[in-house]
Amino acid sequence: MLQQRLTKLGLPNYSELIGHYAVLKLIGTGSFSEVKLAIDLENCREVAIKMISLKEMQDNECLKTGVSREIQILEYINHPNIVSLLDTIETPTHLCLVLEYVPGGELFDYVNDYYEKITEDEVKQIFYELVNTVSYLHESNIIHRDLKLENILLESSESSPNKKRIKLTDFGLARFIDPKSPLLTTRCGSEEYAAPELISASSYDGRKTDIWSLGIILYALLVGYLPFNQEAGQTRKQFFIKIIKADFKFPKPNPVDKRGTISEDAKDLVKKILQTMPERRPSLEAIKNHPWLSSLNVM
Ligand SMILES: Nc1ncnc2c1ncn2[C@@H]1O[C@H](COP(=O)(O)OP(=O)(O)OP(=O)(O)O)[C@@H](O)[C@H]1O
Repeated sequence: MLQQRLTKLGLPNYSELIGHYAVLKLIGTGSFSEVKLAIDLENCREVAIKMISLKEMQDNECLKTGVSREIQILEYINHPNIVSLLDTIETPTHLCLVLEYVPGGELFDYVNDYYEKITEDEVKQIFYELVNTVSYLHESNIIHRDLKLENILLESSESSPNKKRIKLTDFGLARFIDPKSPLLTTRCGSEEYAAPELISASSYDGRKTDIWSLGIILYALLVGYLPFNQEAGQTRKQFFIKIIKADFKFPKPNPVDKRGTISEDAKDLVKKILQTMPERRPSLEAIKNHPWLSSLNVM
């Protein structure tokens, strides 16, 4: 009966069945998970199933806490620019998060592959959606703590449409905060996106560190690479000092650069966000009202 249904759907080659989801192939592997493309047999919709080993969760308390927070947060939120959690299933070996499938890949790969073709208007569109999404999270008293190009998926896979919708994912480090006492002490996230206070202070406000990460993302979208990266020959300490001092530069305009020069307004916004002192960083509202971003024609 099931086999007949699958054949009718043109899916005879599924590799396994998880509940009513027929798994087609592996999409990618994370530190603690495998993500597989599957078809929901109830409505023929594609889904992404993030599978986390139960054994691994048993041995790793942090992972267990992270996964349960991720589920709790994804069940609580509902936003068009955030990947939806559709279902959770436990198999004898894995906890499976059934997620909305986002086919366009990671913003990280998009920037690497198409940097020269991405216009500043497109950067503005992507960044505007991202700032709105993070505003929604912060208003819901949630901080993401792992905002980076790899965790922003794109809905469409064509190489140059100007209306690319983002989907924020990977809430494994996200958490609810109490806005009356927002300071946290657990350091997490990728070093390249880490705010100075995550390196040098004993506590931090996750809303301000999320805003710093937005500044890193904006720089990378404009320039094509990250402002802080541990370069060959640079020690970890030197790398951290650069972050602590917010010591970054924009590349000099190059006439052969196909992408063209970066506008002064865009540079100004990056400089305003990437400030060493967290309290000097603009609020999300102020970022939206900055001349560079507020000049966007919202589509
Ligand atoms: N909903 C989704 N739709 C399409 N692809 C997805 C989806 N969720 C994750 N992926 C892809 O699956 C791969 C693994 O994702 P996952 O979130 O498990 O790990 P990661 O973010 O790459 O690594 P880490 O767990 O170390 O942060 C990535 O390439 C990611 O782009």
